[in-house]
Amino acid sequence: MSETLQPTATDGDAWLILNGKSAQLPDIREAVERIREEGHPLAVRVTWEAGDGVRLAREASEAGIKRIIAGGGDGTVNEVVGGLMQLTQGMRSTLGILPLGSANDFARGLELPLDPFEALRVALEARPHDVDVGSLGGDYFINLASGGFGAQITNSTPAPLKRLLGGGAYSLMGMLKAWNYQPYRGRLRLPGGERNIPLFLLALGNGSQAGGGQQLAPLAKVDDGLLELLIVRHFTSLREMKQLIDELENLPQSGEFVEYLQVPWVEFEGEDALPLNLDGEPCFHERFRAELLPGALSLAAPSSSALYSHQSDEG
Ligand SMILES: Nc1ncnc2c1ncn2[C@@H]1O[C@H](COP(=O)(O)OP(=O)(O)OP(=O)(O)O)[C@@H](O)[C@H]1O
Ligand SMILES: [Mg+2]
Repeated sequence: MSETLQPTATDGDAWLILNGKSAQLPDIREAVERIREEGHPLAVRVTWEAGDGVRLAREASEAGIKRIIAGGGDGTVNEVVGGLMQLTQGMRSTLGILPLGSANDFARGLELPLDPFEALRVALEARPHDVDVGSLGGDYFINLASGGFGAQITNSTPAPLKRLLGGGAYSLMGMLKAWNYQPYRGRLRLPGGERNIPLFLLALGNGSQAGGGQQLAPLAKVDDGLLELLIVRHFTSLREMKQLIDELENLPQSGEFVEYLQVPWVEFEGEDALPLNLDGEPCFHERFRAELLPGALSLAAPSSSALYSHQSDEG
């Protein structure tokens, strides 16, 4: 474990917490230099391994740094969110994002600029907007949590889930048979109901997309105080699978295989550990409660962001 350099007076009001994978990219150096020349005293800290983003974000937030920019993919954003959430509400720095991942699903959902300089400018200058944060079994997610089929697939793996949603039903059915795929059994509790169904997959969206552009929660808004809940029931034949894919296109509130709801919380009690994926990072839980923490974080994104509700306090 390395000691962190504590924030100093010269660190200014903003930190860029940069995934070490991207630390030496020339266009990132250039973007940071340009933004400093424009008068933003931006300090940079680089992560070495998993967990560094959490610790650095907590330390910077505790030290009163006003904006913390997560420079990386969804996993880095997730770590920074995790660090900020360790502070009490009101003490948390504003989150900005410099998208440098392979998928950048949250950044893309927010319609953030992908050009590093423009992204830094937005992160430093955009008006902060209160957004919700999801919690699941003691961890946090700001974009999307999924469970069941495909949850252990990260963006660096070719995704059978992509084929499912892309309509490659025949090959997927073959794959599932070859893998001796078993549904996930358990009990799902949600406000006003319970589901005892064999699960194929489950998605909980604060943001709208995961897995490199899969719209699992297309109606999601990050500031509406609700989680989008997509429940997909297990299927056993090609005919059923085709029906399921049909339903995934339309996301019925209560289809034969697909249910699409908006809920403040959901609980799961499984017979076995359910593979999960929180903002692109895999984990397992046998039982969990997931809930939305309304307005828990302040986010710097363009006021026109597609994930904002654009209701009364248009900014
Ligand atoms: N210096 C480093 N070198 C390699 N990996 C690192 C380093 N620092 C942190 N990590 C790891 O990188 C992971 C996060 O990667 P990140 O999500 O930012 O990129 P990505 O997976 O390419 O992007 P996306 O999730 O958008 O596809 C963390 O789980 C962390 O363990
Ligand atoms: Mg990642």
